[in-house]
Amino acid sequence: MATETITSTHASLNHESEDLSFPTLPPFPTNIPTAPLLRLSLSSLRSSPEESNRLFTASKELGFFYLDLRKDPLGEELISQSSKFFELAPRFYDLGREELSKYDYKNLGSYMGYKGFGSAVVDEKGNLDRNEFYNIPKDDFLGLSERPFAHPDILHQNTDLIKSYIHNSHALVTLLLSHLNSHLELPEGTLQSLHRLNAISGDQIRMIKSPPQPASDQRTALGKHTDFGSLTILFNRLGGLQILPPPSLTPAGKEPQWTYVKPLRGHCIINLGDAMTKFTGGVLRSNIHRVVSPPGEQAKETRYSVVYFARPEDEVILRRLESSVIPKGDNEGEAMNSKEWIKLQAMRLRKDTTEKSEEERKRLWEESGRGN
Ligand SMILES: O=C(O)CCC(=O)C(=O)O
Ligand SMILES: [Fe+2]
Repeated sequence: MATETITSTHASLNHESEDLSFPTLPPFPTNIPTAPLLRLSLSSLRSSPEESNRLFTASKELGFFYLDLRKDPLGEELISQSSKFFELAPRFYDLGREELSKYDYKNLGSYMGYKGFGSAVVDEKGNLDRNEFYNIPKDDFLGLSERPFAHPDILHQNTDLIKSYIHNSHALVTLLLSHLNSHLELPEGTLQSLHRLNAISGDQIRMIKSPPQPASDQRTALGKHTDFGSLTILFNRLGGLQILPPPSLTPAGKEPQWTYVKPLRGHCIINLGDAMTKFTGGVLRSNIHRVVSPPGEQAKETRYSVVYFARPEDEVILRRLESSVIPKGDNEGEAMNSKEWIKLQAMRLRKDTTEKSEEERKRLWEESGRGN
């Protein structure tokens, strides 16, 4: 609805009365606009057709929603296991950038493993990112990879947590896909059959670290992008994530504005990736987002995120599926398989930026296709 406003303040956020802040962290400011993601509940989703309808609406309109995981056995496990990753992350990054750079597999053409701090261009000025992250491949930890990558010992010491987190995240993804499958009127099990746990895919857990930035020099930590895969399960505790709402959710006559997504305790943020847009000829939305410095007092803290990216199986061709809800179209000419697509997109953002001049970095930004 063009006349509806996208932003709301904390006080009006879904008429929130519970305290969903994180007790050990400075609070998210109350006086800045936040994106009104629909707040769904996992336990309601299991039994309520209305909740399932809201899931479909959120997936079409914004491509982002909150999922309350509390009071659901799978949800509670995800909450407690994601907390364990928040405990693991600082210890993991204590290994140091030099040690972790041994696990950067960019030169082998892979986006798995470590991405160094300041190694990607985040804007048209050629500025570099302010985060480091580590991609933990599902297939290596489930024993599916023919040639697994080497990973730091600390990850192997946490194999049980990693495996269980993959299983649980994948179970949540499968549940969400089954709801979308029904609303899309696809033959039973279609989307789920493109995302089987034991099939080779680019699924990964990502732990991201962004240290505090100097007050006088705060820049984008993670450049604007859409996720490439199918569904993303995101846990963050400090603000910093922003979305650029679509024109359809922006007040008439106004330009869309980058808007913070406020983290909520007991909830994850789910967003849809490009594969879902491709499967549905644009019925489902993969929305652009980025990470900037956390707002207010939160800017003084180190920000971590724990993310599960679900991707279609490697061999799946990314083209629109057939159903009465999906418009017919002719995008098949450019269709490629999921493995090729994910690699192309991920590596686009991972070009080597060391020793590059400002001009070269600006060109890398243009080539990444994110300038418009
Ligand atoms: O850290 C966040 O809140 C978002 C991270 C993200 O968008 C990504 O890793 O793709
Ligand atoms: Fe993302």
